[in-house]
Amino acid sequence: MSTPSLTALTPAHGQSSGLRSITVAREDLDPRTGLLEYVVRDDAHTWIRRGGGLVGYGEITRFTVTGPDRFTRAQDWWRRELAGAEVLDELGIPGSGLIAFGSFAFSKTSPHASRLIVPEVVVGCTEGRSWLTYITRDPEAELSAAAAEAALAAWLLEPAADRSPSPGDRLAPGVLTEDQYTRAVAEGVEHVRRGELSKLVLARDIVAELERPIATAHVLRELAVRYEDCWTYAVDGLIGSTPEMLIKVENNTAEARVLAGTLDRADAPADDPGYAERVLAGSEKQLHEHQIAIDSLTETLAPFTSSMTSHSEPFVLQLPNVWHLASDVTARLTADDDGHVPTSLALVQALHPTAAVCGTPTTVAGALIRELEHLQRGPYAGPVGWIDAGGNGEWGIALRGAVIETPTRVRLYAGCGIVEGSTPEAELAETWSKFRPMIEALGIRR
Ligand SMILES: C=C(O[C@H]1C=CC=C(C(=O)O)[C@@H]1O)C(=O)O
Repeated sequence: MSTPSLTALTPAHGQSSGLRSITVAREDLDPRTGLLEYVVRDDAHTWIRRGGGLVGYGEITRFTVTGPDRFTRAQDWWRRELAGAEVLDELGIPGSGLIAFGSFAFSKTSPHASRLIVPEVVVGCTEGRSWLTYITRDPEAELSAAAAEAALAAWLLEPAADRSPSPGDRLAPGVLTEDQYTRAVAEGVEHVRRGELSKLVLARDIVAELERPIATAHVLRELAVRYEDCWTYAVDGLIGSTPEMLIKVENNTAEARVLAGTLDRADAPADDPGYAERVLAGSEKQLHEHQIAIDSLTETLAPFTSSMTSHSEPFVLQLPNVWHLASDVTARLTADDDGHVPTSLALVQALHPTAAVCGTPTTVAGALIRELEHLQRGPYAGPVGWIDAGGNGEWGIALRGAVIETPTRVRLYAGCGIVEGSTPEAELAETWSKFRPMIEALGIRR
């Protein structure tokens, strides 16, 4: 079977400061909670969907980078770290062994540092298999199941407290007021009408001001339980629950979930079961917006693949806050002459930014975002996820999330795809529906 091209770990036992790791199989997790029972520290790195995924603690090393080549530079760093690594991995499945969690800035011009972080301990779970990984740079450290369990136990000694919302917690405007945002959307629509581009995604922010420090683990558990079809993420202060999978690589298969087209469930009549199908899947405007997103993904992915499948029509994805038009794409990756397929980060480099978060054509949309949004997106709408030593990984798009700027100040982001038929008031309302997962998880009343 072809594997991504980072594999090649030559054990270097006894050599100095290279990464060393051991992964051991563990008993199955409680199916009722899955990995959630490990989301108990506010500083845990988290990637969870339906109880499975990865939870990491601590930090052995990190790489930070800015600029247009941030993905390739991060991958080069990861490759260098792996070249001298000693890896004992009795599972050998995607996500076991050495891994790095990552979050990347949306924009190639962003001053925000993209980062890969190698944790000390990882608890993983996928398709009924659970494992524990312990990572160290200490050449003398014992690599054993007992050492791994002891390292995990040390991280779990002091679980974070839950948090009940304080009455004084409040939402404050972000960089743009609501009026300024609707004016920006109106300008965006004008550009689309003039034929300069077919789709533009404009975002805005709001700020949660909390009376007491955010209880991140509690917020993440709330998100993961409510949004079980989404990927709940936490990487270095970036938190959220995204419904959109930019790219997942498992050996020689790549998968993506493309979303575009949104309907607020709060507006739905209670006694109309066909509402979403009719209003979302039956809307020319929404189908057009979705088609632009799916075309941009499949065209960019095609050169890396030997075959690709997706449904001919999008399906309606029901989340607690909204319905989306969604398409799942599965592709078989083409191997190079050495039998290696592209790594998950190489595909991220090619695919980001998609039409779902930037627009089409990308360069025109990117320039208009800079002109109209007045927002530093930072990691919002950038790739977030993890990569393993084989190059497998899962990279979602950091949506429906927030950046913890200080323990009591959390910035929430949401954006909307603007096409010719868009109206500024409807797009403003849509941003509120997309803020809702975070607002509710924080326990703030609007
Ligand atoms: C840009 C966001 O959502 C994107 C993903 C799904 C649907 C979208 C839409 O219908 O506009 C957006 O393109 C966001 O949540 O901030």
